[in-house]
Amino acid sequence: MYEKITPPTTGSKITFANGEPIVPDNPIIPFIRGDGTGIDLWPASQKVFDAAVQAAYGGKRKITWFKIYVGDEACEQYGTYQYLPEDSLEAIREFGVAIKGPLTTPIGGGIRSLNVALRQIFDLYACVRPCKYYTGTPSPHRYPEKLDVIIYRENTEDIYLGIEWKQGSEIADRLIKYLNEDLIPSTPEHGKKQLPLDSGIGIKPISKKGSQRLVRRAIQHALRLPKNKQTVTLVHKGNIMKYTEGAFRDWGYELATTEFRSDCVTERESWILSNKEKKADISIEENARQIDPGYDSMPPDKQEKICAEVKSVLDAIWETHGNGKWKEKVMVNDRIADSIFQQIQTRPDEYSILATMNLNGDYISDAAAAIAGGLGMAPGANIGDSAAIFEATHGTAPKHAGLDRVNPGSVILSGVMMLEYMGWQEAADLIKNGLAKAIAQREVTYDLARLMEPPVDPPLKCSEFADAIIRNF
Ligand SMILES: NC(=O)C1=CN([C@@H]2O[C@H](COP(=O)(O)OP(=O)(O)OC[C@H]3O[C@@H](n4cnc5c(N)ncnc54)[C@H](OP(=O)(O)O)[C@@H]3O)[C@@H](O)[C@H]2O)C=CC1
Ligand SMILES: O=C(O)CCC(=O)C(=O)O
Ligand SMILES: [Mg+2]
Repeated sequence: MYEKITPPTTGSKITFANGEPIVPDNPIIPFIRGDGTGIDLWPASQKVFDAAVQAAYGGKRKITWFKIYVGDEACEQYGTYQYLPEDSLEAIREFGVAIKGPLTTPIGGGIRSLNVALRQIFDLYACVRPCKYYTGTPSPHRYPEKLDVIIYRENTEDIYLGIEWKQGSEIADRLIKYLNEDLIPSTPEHGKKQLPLDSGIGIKPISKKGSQRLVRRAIQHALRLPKNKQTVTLVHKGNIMKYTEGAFRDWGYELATTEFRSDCVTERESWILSNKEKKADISIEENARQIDPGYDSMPPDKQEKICAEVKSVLDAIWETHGNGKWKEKVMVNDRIADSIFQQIQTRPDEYSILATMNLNGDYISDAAAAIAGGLGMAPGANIGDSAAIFEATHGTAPKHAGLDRVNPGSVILSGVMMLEYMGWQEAADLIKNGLAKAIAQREVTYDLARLMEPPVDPPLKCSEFADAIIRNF
């Protein structure tokens, strides 16, 4: 029962089975216009989606849009502080797939992120952010075309969950006292560490279930990619945060080598197998020495552990993965988070899917977007097992709001992801084609125009770029 909105009377619901959408030819799709530049981005984007669906299916398929309210618009409709009305949640619950513009989150005190709240409420645990270069897009990078990565960001956990206490609050003080006087002293590995008494405290939960369901989707995606892109890199800072980020890595490998055993090889396994391929009678110890260069200076118990690892890998998968068969499998490796920021710049073509936790994924998706043409070209999807919400990587860019100026490419490409998710590939392809051709003809908005050589002046408006895409279908 809705209070202030009424669902369209024509159109049908998208339903879900086994985590995948079942899409009728006339789905009803709720949309949130968004704050700030949402006012410019949404109308331009909707025009492109409708034109593409019409051009691809000639009326056989059609999206019926259902306007719902979140953020500033919701407060106008529902009253002060009614940022996330129950009506809007009910619409997403009922219709399953939605698309949104950006929503403002004040820094420090005040409301918590509506974007994060939507991901948590609908358990949209996989934030998928592809960063791919369109020819002609200006980039600060010399070889941006080498970057073609898809970030799989865990979307419901981590410090991003927002469970934290303000410095000086009663709970923060109690928690610090409990940690300093009880928990830390009874954990020998923490030695004499103590938390400063004037700290704010945030909690960083990383669960096995949360990590593995994210990595599962990442591996399933890798299996749909061309062979040369079948790599999943677990990105973590596990050297420092062993029981959270380190555990994410371990649980990722565990999933790859159990549930996806026949489809995956880990990087370390590939070294062990290829050592034996190069020298059929290589001893276990020699193989161990080659995979761990520090082997000879290790204590005996560590050496034994590595030898046991080599033996167990050969016993378990030599038959199925040896003699080069591992080269046909999804390669699962891991990289430390800070190093991946430089790796995507120095060796971008070595990476394909980057699976990581919430905060790392937030940072890395903006950084990768910069290489591929900036935030104006960076789409995203938040996927769960019974709902999905599509949204750009960027925020509300308030200084540009209402000027019909920003690049709608990000929201339009988020819609392309939505159409692909729905199985409407023909409409998605028309849009990608139109966008690529418009950019190649230097028909671009300010963000790309200012970086082009020579600069494009005047740039297209947001609405004009949408028209250029449609013209170029
Ligand atoms: N999912 C969401 O809804 C998100 C919401 N936010 C929220 O958005 C608000 C503003 O955040 P802010 O830090 O300014 O980050 P934004 O991502 O909103 O904007 C930062 C800069 O990115 C560029 N940019 C963003 N969108 C576009 C576009 N469509 N076309 C071209 N360039 C673009 C602009 O750069 P320039 O001016 O240099 O051209 C802009 O100033 C905050 O409240 C934040 O919490 C942030 C991220 C995601
Ligand atoms: O919700 C917000 O305000 C910021 C979220 C964000 O930056 C992101 O999800 O990439
Ligand atoms: Mg972000």
